[in-house]
Amino acid sequence: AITRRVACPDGVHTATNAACCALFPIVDDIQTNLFDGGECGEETHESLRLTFHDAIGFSLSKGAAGGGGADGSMITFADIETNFHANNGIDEIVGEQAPFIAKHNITAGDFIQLAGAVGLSNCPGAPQLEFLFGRPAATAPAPDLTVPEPFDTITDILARFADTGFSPAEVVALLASHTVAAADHVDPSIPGTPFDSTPFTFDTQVFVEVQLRGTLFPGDGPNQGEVQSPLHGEIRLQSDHDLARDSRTACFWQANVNQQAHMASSFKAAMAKLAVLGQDTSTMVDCSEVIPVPPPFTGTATIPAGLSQNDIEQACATAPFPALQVAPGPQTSVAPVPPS
Ligand code: HEM
Ligand SMILES: [Ca+2]
Ligand SMILES: [Mn+2]
Repeated sequence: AITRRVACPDGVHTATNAACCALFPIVDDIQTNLFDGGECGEETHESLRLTFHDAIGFSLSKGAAGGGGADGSMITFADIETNFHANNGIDEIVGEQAPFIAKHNITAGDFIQLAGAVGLSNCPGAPQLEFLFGRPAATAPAPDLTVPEPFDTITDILARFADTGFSPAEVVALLASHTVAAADHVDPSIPGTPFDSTPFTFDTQVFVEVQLRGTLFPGDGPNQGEVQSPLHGEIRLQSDHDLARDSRTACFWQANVNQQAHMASSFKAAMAKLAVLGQDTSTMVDCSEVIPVPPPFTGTATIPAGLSQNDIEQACATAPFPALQVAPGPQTSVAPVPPS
């Protein structure tokens, strides 16, 4: 089918819906001035985390009292929500994004999801996320305790997600986010410590490395929500560890290993749901075309150098863990993600 495109007033872009034209200058601005020229670095990681912490302020069982979902309340009511324990550190990216919202004609809810999708496009291997445009301004803060903590039980985590409409398979799909991620506050003595050995690449390494036997704490652990990791310089969340081993989620976890296309497409679908939680999509415009196409990832998953397939703690009862090559070289040690 031929889609009619309209010329944008900037004389440069065309769009399938004229409403999307307003987004191109915002995308250019944040690529240059928020994401340091298009990096999959700290601000990209923090912006992706923020899409989740804003959106998950939602509840099917509690209605409006459970929060407005992906409505920008994390920024509009930052004085309240950034103080919640699970949002520790989110104030940094809230502070960095706020001036862009003030400068451009866009709501905080739209901006948070736009920035998350644009930032992720800088990570090789990532899917091009959907972006629907048209969230109204938030009217109230989300209540406390909507954001899962790394020390929560899998039963509690799955229940919290179920109350926002996500299945266990979708929860695991969303955790692909932790392939481009680091922790600043789980062990404050080692800020920027990644969850996998490739925090600038949206690959399947996190699903491999969380399945390895934990042998060390990278800093002064154990800290609350932290369990042992397999690599120097890498930190492991108790929640990721348990999701990889619990019978309700282990096979979904393992199914991502070295399955780049499956990981990317299931993450994209789950993110499309997350990004519009609590929103009326019938009044929104599909502006996915403004999201840049991410560079591909063409490598394969590996067992980190110095370890072997025997270090995998197989947990899925119905399928063997995929046989992977061991990366060559000396024992892997992971460098921190530099602060911006
Ligand atoms: C069971 C659910 C989850 C738990 C318990 C959890 C917990 C955490 C924790 C404790 C951190 C470290 C924060 C810090 O110390 O700086 C973190 C980082 C991160 N999380 Fe999650 N998370 C969950 C799900 C998600 C989801 C669904 C997304 C996005 C779709 C996400 C995206 C991220 C990202 C990108 C970071 C890295 C931020 C950075 O590098 O600065 N997380 N998460
Ligand atoms: Ca990675
Ligand atoms: Mn960080």
